[in-house]
Amino acid sequence: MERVRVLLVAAEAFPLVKVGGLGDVVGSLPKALKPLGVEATVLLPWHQGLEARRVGAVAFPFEGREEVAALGERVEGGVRFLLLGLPDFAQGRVYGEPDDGRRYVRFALAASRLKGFDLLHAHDWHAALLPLLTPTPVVYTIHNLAHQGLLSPEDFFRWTGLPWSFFHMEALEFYGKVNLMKGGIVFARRVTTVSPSYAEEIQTPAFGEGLDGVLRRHAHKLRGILNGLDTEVWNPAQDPHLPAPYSRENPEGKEKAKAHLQALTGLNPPILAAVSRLDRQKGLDLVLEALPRLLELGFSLYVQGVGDGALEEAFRRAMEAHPGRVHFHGAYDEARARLAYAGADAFLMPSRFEPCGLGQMIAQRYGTPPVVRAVGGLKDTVEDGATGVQFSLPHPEGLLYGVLRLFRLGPEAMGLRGMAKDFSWAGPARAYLQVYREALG
Ligand SMILES: Nc1ncnc2c1ncn2[C@@H]1O[C@H](COP(=O)(O)OP(=O)(O)O[C@H]2O[C@H](CO)[C@@H](O)[C@H](O)[C@H]2O)[C@@H](O)[C@H]1O
Repeated sequence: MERVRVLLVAAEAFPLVKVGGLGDVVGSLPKALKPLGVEATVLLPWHQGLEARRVGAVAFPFEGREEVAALGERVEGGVRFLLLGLPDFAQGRVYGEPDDGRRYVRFALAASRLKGFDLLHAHDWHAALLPLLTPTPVVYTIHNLAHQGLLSPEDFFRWTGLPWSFFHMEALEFYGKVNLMKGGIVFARRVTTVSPSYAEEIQTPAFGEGLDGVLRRHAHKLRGILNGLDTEVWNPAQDPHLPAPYSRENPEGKEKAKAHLQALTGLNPPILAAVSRLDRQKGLDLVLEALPRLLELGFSLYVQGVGDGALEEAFRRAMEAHPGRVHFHGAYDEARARLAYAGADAFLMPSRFEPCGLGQMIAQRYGTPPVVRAVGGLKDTVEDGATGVQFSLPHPEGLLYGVLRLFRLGPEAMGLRGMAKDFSWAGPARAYLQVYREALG
C-alpha cells in the first residue's frame, strides 16, 4: 500500500496542549503509525500561548461570509502539528468556555478546508462535524460519550449553512438539539472507541448516554481499539521527574520515589493515590465516602486533580482535617503526577464509566498496582488478582473491598507483574491501520 496521509483533528495533543487522556492519545498515535507507512499530521486549534511558525492561511465559510484562519506549523518529537489560528482560541481554556459550541464548529469548518490528506481521523465532539463537511473519508473516534456537543439548531444551521434536511432523527437531531457526536457516528465511514469493552457497553442504555440506539444501528462500522501508551514518555527507567530510575529488573529506585513522595506530602505509607480530572465519571466521590474507613484501616490518601469545584473543596477540607494522612494537590502538574504514579503503594480508579483510561496503565508501568472499577477499558487492561484488582459495586464498599483485597494479595508482587505488561502502541496502531484501510475502501 502507498503511504497514507492522515490528518488527526482534535482539541488537544501532548506535548503542545493536554487536559487529559485525549491529549496523550492524539499526541502519541502518530509516532506509532509512522513505521506502518502512515504519515500522520495533527491539527489543533491554535490555543493561546502556543508557539508555532506561521505557514499560511485557510479560508472557510461561516454565517454565509468567508473568513480566514492563520495556519501554524510545529514539529515535536518527529510529529508534525498544524495549528488553526482562530480568534476564538486566543483566550480562554481548552474546554469549558460558554462559546465552546461555536468555536469548535468554526474549528471544524476551517479544518475541513485543509488539502493534501487521504483520510481524516476526527476525535470527540470537537471534530465530529467533519464527515458532513468534506468528501475525504473520515474515521471518527469516541474518547468520551459523555460530552456530545449539543447546540441550538437555529445557531448551528445559520453558522454552517448546512441544509435543515440534516435535522432529523437519523442524522443530527437529538431531543430538539443538534448533536455533533451523533453526526460523527452517523456520517463517518468508520467509528472507533478506545477499548473493546466500552465499544460493547455504549450500545446499552446504561452506558449509551442516549446514543445507544444510534450506536446499535451503526454497530457494523464500530470498532473498539485499546489505547496505547507512549512507552518513551512513560518509562520509569528514563523519567527525569523521578529521584532515581528503576525498572522491573532493577526496581530499587522505586523506594526512592516512595520516600520522596512521603517527604513532599508528609503522608505515612501505605499511600493510595489518584491522579485524575475531577469529574463525576471518575468516581472520586466514592473515595471521599470511603475515606473514614480507609484512614481507620491505616491508609493515607494522595489526590491530584482539577475540575469539579465541589470535589476540589471537599478534598481540600479532608486534607485540613487529616494532616499527614490526606494530601490534595489541586493542580495540573506533570512532574508531580509522575512522582505519584511511581511513589504510591496503590493507584485508585473507581470510575463510573471509563472508555479506556490511561492512569491505570501508567500506574502498572510504574509498578504501582491499580484498584479499578470493572468497567470499560479498566476491565480490559487490569488483570484482576494478578496486576491489580477490579471491583464491581459503584459504592464505597466496593472500593474498600478492592483495596483490602489488593493488600491481602500483595501489592509488591502485583506491581512487578504489571511492569511486565505490554501497553505499547504497536498492536493498537496496526488495528487503526486496518480501520483506515476499511475507510479508504
Ligand atoms: N492534575 C493532573 N496533573 C497531571 N496530569 C493529569 C492530571 N489529571 C489528569 N492527568 C493526566 O491525564 C491523563 C488522564 O487520562 P485518562 O485516559 O485516564 O482519562 P481522561 O478521562 O482524561 O480521558 C478520556 O480519553 C482517554 C483517551 O482516549 C480515555 O482513555 C479515557 O477513558 C477518557 O475518559 C493521564 O495522563 C493523567 O496522568
